[in-house]
Formats: sequence, C-alpha cells, structure tokens
Amino acid sequence: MPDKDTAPTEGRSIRLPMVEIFETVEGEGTRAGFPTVFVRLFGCNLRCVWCDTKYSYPPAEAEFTMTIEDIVSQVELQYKAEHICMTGGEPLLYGSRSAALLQALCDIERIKDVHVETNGAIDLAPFLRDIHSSKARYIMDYKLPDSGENFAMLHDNFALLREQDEVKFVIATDRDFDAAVQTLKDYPTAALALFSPVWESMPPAKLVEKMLASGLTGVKLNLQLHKIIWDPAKRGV
Ligand SMILES: Nc1nc2[nH]cc(C(=O)O)c2c(=O)[nH]1
Ligand code: SF4
Ligand SMILES: [Mg+2]
Repeated sequence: MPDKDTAPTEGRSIRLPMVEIFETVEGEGTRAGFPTVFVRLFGCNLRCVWCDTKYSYPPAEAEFTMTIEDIVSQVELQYKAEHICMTGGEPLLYGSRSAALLQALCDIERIKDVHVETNGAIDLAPFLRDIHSSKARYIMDYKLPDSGENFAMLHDNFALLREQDEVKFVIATDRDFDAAVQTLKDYPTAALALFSPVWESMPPAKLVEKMLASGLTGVKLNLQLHKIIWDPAKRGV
C-alpha cells in the first residue's frame, strides 16, 4: 500500500484509468443531497447482476487516463462542491495508486469529505492504516446472494469500519433481505447500515414494510435520489 511511490511529489504523476468526473448532488447515504464531485474510476473485480454502471469495466474501455495531479486540478478548478464521491467500478482496485488518489483528494483544502464507494471485496485494512485524513470515509456495499457476488465478500471489513463509515445492503429479493439481517447479526460493525432497494425488483414500500416488521431500528432506508430525479439510465447525474 502507500509507501515511497505515493510520496506527495512522485505520487502526483501516477495515472489511473477513468470513466468520468462530474458534479451533481449525492444520491445516496448520509450525505445524500449535498453537491458532490464524482470521480469515477474504470475497472471492477465483481460483476453484479443488477450493476447500473456496466460502462465502467470491460468490455467497455477506459474512456481516458488521468494523472492524480490532473484529477486534483479538475476538482479544484472546475467545481465548487465540498464533497467528493470516489466511485467506479471499484475505486480501490489499484491498491497504492487508489490510495494515493484518495489521499490527494483529501488534501484539497476546500474539500470536507471524501467518501469511497467500495464493493466489499477489497481489504480495507491497508487503506485505513495508510490514509492520514479524517475526511476519508468508506461506504462499503455488501453484495447479497442475488447479486451473484456474495462469495467474494471479505467479512473482516465489518469490524474495521468506523462510526463515520457506512455499510450498504442492496436488496433485490426477500432472500437478500433475510441475508442482510443475518449478516448484521453475524458481523457487528460500528458503521451505519443502509438498506437500498434494487430499483427493478424491490418496491421501496415493500422494503419499508419488511424493515419495520424486522424490528431493526438502527438501519436506514437508502433511496437513490438520482434515479428519482432523472431517468434511471441517465449517466453523469
Ligand atoms: N447522484 C449520484 N449519486 C451517487 N452515489 C453513488 C453513485 C455511484 O455511482 O457510485 C452515484 C451516482 O452515480 N450519482
Ligand atoms: S461492484 Fe459495483 S461496479 Fe462492480 S459490478 Fe458490482 S455494482 Fe457494478
Ligand atoms: Mg451510480
């Protein structure tokens, strides 16, 4: 993980494959509604059946590469938001290169919060050890059985997550709901748990009904605002 190759000056020339950078309002999680710059990296180690960003990994091609210096300049000069969402794909796929970008984004003076949308199949220990900023927060997606990627989940991450972090369960079916409840029992975490419905197969009203019936009072419903505001297939929002 970050070592000499992520030292401030050298680290700035590191290149990463990118999909897009844009500014909109955060659609999810505790910072939903805040103006946010999205830094979307190319590449993912999973293939969730309901993935809504299939353009962010092969066979789609990386749209371009950027140096960390260029990404930081664009965030500083082109946008005003004080929040950043580092997403993908899987933004932590590139190990020390991902960490160097995360650190550089946290080091932007105007920025108050950098949250990382990570997929539960990346060990967060090296990032928690090596990123030195209270601005960095992790939003870990836990992939449930009907995503097709449950086998890839690294359960040790639950105990590493902190109060400022979030664990998001994307729920497609009744089976997923039950698995989410069981996972929270089996793997205690300080992070805030979010339950998010898969747009096409789990009506939000049904998810709320199930949440109330389960008696899980500490879990928060998470609706994707950007899919309510814009066409769910629209990119860059
Ligand atoms: N508005 C908006 N909020 C988001 N939160 C997480 C997103 C993602 O694609 O990771 C996302 C996104 O694509 N758009
Ligand atoms: S981890 Fe995220 S980007 Fe990767 S396939 Fe799953 S939903 Fe898509
Ligand atoms: Mg998205």
